[in-house]
Amino acid sequence: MADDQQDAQPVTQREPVLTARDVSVELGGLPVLRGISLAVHRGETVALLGGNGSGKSTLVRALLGLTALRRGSVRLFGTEIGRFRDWSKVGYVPQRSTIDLTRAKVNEIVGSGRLGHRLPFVPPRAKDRQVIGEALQVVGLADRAQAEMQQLSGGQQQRVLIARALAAEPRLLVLDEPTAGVDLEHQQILADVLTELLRRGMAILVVLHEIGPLTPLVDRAIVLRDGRIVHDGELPRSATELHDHQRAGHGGHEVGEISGPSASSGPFLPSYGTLPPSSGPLQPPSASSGRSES
Ligand SMILES: Nc1ncnc2c1ncn2[C@@H]1O[C@H](COP(=O)(O)OP(=O)(O)OP(=O)(O)O)[C@@H](O)[C@H]1O
Repeated sequence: MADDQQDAQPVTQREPVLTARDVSVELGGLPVLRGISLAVHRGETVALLGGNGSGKSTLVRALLGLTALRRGSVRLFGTEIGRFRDWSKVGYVPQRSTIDLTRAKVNEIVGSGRLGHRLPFVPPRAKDRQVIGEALQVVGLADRAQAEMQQLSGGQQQRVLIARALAAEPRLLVLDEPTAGVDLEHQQILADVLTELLRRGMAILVVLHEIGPLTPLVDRAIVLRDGRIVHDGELPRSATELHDHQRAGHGGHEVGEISGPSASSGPFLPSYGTLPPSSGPLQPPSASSGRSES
């Protein structure tokens, strides 16, 4: 993945890349999101947690302009979402079950992540091909570029979608359950890739069921219940604590307030100030290329 201008800047400017104020959504005439306010900042990872049906995927879709708002507003990179055009800054990895790309080839899918950088009807330039190749290497699928999606395992398909998002070189990456169906080894690889991208200043919003290897990346957790934020603060330390948040509805700060990056991330969450200096392009994980899982 090639550096761009933003990569040269230290991750000190914590400007919001995504803000939502009082967002409500109805689906099928029923309220699904109720008065959601949140912010995600540059260089920050926010985990979105909550039980089945609490509204996580709907919130992600609303934040990306894929679902109409009943009330409230969303801003991306300071621009109200209705006027936002710079979609190459945004990468989105949907829940795997929501897409059907069975006949598409791996390199075509990853290549579609470059569309925001390319001119229409012009073949991919060397830079595009390089970025696509690097993205596939990073997720350990360089040797499967010509395969059709239906020839891959569920976890491999998920990694193709992650590669597509990486190829777009976004500044905000939104992932909806990226670890579902991905084995522990490849969850760890994903964690390593995301760590490098965070160090370069990317912001990440990630829906998770289980935190697992992504735990050290998470600065802040937002917990949903019945379409409301019931916690916005430190990552719950256990399933029990998460359950308590969901039951009691207490927050890391007053719920509904626009949140900032947490000053302290708790004992097991390292500060980004401690990450090593840049080592250039993302390195593919050496031991794991091309392995299949799930
Ligand atoms: N198109 C739709 N029409 C009506 N209701 C919907 C629609 N899509 C989702 N819902 C409802 O909205 C609620 C929130 O769904 P959503 O998929 O956002 O939850 P989630 O937290 O992502 O769940 P999961 O963890 O199971 O993926 C659920 O009650 C769901 O049934």
